[in-house]
Amino acid sequence: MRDMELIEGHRAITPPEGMPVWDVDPFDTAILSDPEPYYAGLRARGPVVYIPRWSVLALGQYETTKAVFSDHENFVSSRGVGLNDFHVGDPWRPPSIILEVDPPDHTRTRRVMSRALSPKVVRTMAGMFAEAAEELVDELVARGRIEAVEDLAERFPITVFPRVVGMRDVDQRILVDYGACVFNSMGPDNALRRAATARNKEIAPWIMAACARERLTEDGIGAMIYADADAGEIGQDEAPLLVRSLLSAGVDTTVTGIGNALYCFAANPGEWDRLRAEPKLVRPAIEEVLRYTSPVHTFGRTAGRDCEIAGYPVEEGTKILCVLGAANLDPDKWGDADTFRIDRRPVGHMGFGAGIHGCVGQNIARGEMEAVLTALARKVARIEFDGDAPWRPNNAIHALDKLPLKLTPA
Ligand code: HEM
Ligand SMILES: O=C(O)c1ccc(-n2ccnc2)cc1
Repeated sequence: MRDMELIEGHRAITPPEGMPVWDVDPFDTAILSDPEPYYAGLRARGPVVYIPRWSVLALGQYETTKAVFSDHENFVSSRGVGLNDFHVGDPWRPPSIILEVDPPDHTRTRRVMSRALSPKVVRTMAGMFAEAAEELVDELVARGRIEAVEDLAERFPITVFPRVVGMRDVDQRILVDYGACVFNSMGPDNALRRAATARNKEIAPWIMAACARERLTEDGIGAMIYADADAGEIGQDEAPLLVRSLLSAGVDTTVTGIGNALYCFAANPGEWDRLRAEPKLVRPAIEEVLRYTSPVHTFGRTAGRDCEIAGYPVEEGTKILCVLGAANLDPDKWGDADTFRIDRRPVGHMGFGAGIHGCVGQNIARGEMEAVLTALARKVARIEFDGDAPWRPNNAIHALDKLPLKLTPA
């Protein structure tokens, strides 16, 4: 066995001959708060770049990122989607039985989750989403000046998602904070991850308890997962872990999607006017928000065997950062990539990933964002910044920390 120099819970590698090397820290808070120069630098250096700071490969060009994200045979999820290699070090929590597994295990849990989150099931939520959005937007328009992260982006998902899951009693703050743990834990052991993991020690027991069958109502998607366990689709012990995945994934992601949408429209008032004039553009507008801001900005893979990327040999155990944020702004793919245009229809964007692990919650995410944007487009003539809107550094999520807005009623 080669001598195992470890870095961040995975084996350090020697970069392949001729591969560009860039001494940058992708998880530096300044970069996480303003990632676009890093994205451009990554794309400019080539399809694959070696980053010595964490001894990882990083992909920023669209074609290579999509290719690796779609190739689950060479680039596996079961060794972790962060920097830790589960073959080398212990995961921080029992691994996800959907996100952090490969076929055949993945196939069963994915089938159960897909059924619970199917377009048919999500369509039954549309009325509740619309009603909740209408009520919240009316309240906020009346107020006129809001802090849109707390007042809207966080409030809407923590109002509707626990109902979707069928959670009886919910500590809403914990749901948002748990998501921050999950996503910060996908990065290196930096201050962000340490702060998140410290919180996690108190949060995890509450989250696991909240996933128990008796804590769920009969009419939510949590109960659907337990029903599939009764039917033998998954083990009875797997059902609470799948519900945990819902709680890990279902809040911070949509909080970020909604917040980023409001940011995009405040920064591009002409696009807001366009959406108000043509409400049917709401669905393409959502895809453009996801392309333009990449709420989930980086996800990892591990080379499951000796293979290659863009002609370079890649040794088994190599960690690879798939930088979705960079791929979604690649001018070779999108042309005027830095322009936010709601009629672009960015088919193939990497906002929801690609391949067998592509986002299984995308229908719910779209449904929530559509409800909020539709209610706002009817009731708000103008969305304007009303102070600084700083981004909140997070190892995997690109979200705003604050978003003070002035809403002018229609
Ligand atoms: C704007 C909102 C969202 C974004 C941008 C997003 C993005 C993503 C991405 C990029 C992946 C691929 C991860 C990988 O390949 O390793 C993914 C997977 C996943 N998403 Fe989302 N997501 C969002 C919302 C949601 C919601 C609301 C749920 C649940 C209700 C959810 C559940 C999942 C699950 C369970 C997976 C793992 C699927 C698998 O491994 O087969 N996501 N998502
Ligand atoms: O199983 C988990 O813990 C888990 C599953 C999925 C996500 N996710 C990421 C983006 N959309 C969802 C996060 C955590």
